[in-house]
Amino acid sequence: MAVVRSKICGITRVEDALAAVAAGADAIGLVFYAKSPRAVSVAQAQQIIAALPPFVTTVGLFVDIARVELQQLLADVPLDLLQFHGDESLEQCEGYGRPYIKALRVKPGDDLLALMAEFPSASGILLDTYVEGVPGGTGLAFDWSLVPQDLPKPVILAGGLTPENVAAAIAAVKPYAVDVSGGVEVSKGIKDADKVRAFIREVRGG
Ligand SMILES: O=C(O)c1ccccc1N[C@@H]1O[C@H](COP(=O)(O)O)[C@@H](O)[C@H]1O
Repeated sequence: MAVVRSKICGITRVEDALAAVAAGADAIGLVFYAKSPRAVSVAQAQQIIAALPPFVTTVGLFVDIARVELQQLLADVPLDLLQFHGDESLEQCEGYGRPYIKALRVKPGDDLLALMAEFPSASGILLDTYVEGVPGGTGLAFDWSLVPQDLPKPVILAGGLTPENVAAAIAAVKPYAVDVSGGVEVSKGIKDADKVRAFIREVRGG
């Protein structure tokens, strides 16, 4: 059985980052989107990243952020990977010379192969649920049968994942990694260490 990696997104506290890593998370996500209840400041992000042990990928999540703002942020915060979760173009995603993943919000009728092909330089494609007017972090799952098998890039499956449904999601999509935020929280931005452990246990086969 292939190893499936886990990213715990929307971390706002050092203790939640450390609990996620202790549970076996491969990556943590920091949300730099002011409208999100999980948004972190530069100082918060610096503090969280400074507390991490080696070999944990730090992912910054952005939604149509202004170029100057992201350039400044990258100078201040040591992020390993950029996650573009808005309507960014290929040129915008490539414009920082950093590895990135592009989020696509899935809805019935989408040609995911064609949409993925628009981002040939992405390290991976994150699939989240389409909800009109909301860029992500909705806590809602999409119909996993909409994802074609054998996609040409690593797929990071997101959207409404929980300890209860993640095993079924992995069986259906066979993603490279899974990404969760609301499904392992006690409240928005505050992670539940028991749920994080249960989630990663399920990702690893129970
Ligand atoms: O978490 C947020 O607040 C957020 C805001 C704007 C765009 C994306 C956001 N989060 C990402 O959405 C997916 C799905 O979240 P959930 O598990 O359904 O709560 C999550 O993996 C984050 O990467």
